[in-house]
Amino acid sequence: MNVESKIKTLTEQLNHYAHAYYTLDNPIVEDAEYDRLYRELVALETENPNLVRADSPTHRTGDVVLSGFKKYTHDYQLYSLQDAFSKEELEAFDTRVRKEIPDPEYICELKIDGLSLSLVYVNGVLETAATRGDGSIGEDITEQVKRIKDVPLVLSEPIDIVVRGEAYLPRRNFQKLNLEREEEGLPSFANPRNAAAGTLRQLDTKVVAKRGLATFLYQEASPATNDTQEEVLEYFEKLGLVVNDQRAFATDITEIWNFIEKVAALRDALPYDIDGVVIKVNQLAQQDVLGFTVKFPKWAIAYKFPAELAET
Ligand SMILES: NC(=O)c1cnc(N)c2cc(Br)sc12
Repeated sequence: MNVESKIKTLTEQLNHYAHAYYTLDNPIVEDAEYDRLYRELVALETENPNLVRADSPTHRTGDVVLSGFKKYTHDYQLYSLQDAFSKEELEAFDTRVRKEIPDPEYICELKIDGLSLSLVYVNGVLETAATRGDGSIGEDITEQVKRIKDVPLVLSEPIDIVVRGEAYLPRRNFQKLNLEREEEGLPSFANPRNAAAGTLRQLDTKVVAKRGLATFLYQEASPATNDTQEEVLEYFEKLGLVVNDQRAFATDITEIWNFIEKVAALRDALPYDIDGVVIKVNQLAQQDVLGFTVKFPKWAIAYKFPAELAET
């Protein structure tokens, strides 16, 4: 096997193992075996820098210390969601929707308490990752996001797509981080969201790699290639993006409220923080019919849980 084929095989093998470990949470090799193959790849890439592939896992390490954050103008506006704090507000939302969509089907998803991020893939390769900013202009955090191990550097298909999601710090990594900071005499982070935000603002990317951020992707920002939000989420998983597995369908407020109560009961047992449930009209064509107000999409609403007691 020539060097180029060897590098291709090693890269694919390591990415397959990393996808199983970080995205599917289902390790299929021992760490020692992964490390042995990784060292073999680093050696071959060092001898043949011109053969390093865009999807090489070695892009996720290496100590890049940036001097600051470049601004990034989003091609697609990142909107916010209107909030609801009661069942009555959800009923008002449903009434407004029914004025234009007589019998809507809703999809309900968890509202992840992290940091919004936009991922721009060109020909299937991660080109830019950026924060939401004011919705139009964010900050380029590409090098930082490359250190989030469940973010694919290359999708399973060579497509151009802009996806939106949330970067978050799993609770176990949050507790581990605060223990380390306590031992170093540093102030602890108040909650996983602040820790995630602080981590993505690190200019030393080695720090990002160490902290163990993760993602959930939930929105196709570029023109839709699917008919429903459910199909978007299934498509994202096929591409190699991480999608949250908790979701439900509803045709009325009673079913929506049942899901909200189910999520409220399992919230504390989740390995990540959530601050509510997002309810969306599932048919993308119906989302287009409803459109946007000046600030929010008219086809979605975020039910917010009462604030949890401060993280202990
Ligand atoms: N599932 C979703 O759509 C979702 C989850 N978590 C979030 N923090 C947000 C924010 C917007 Br805006 S949508 C959304």
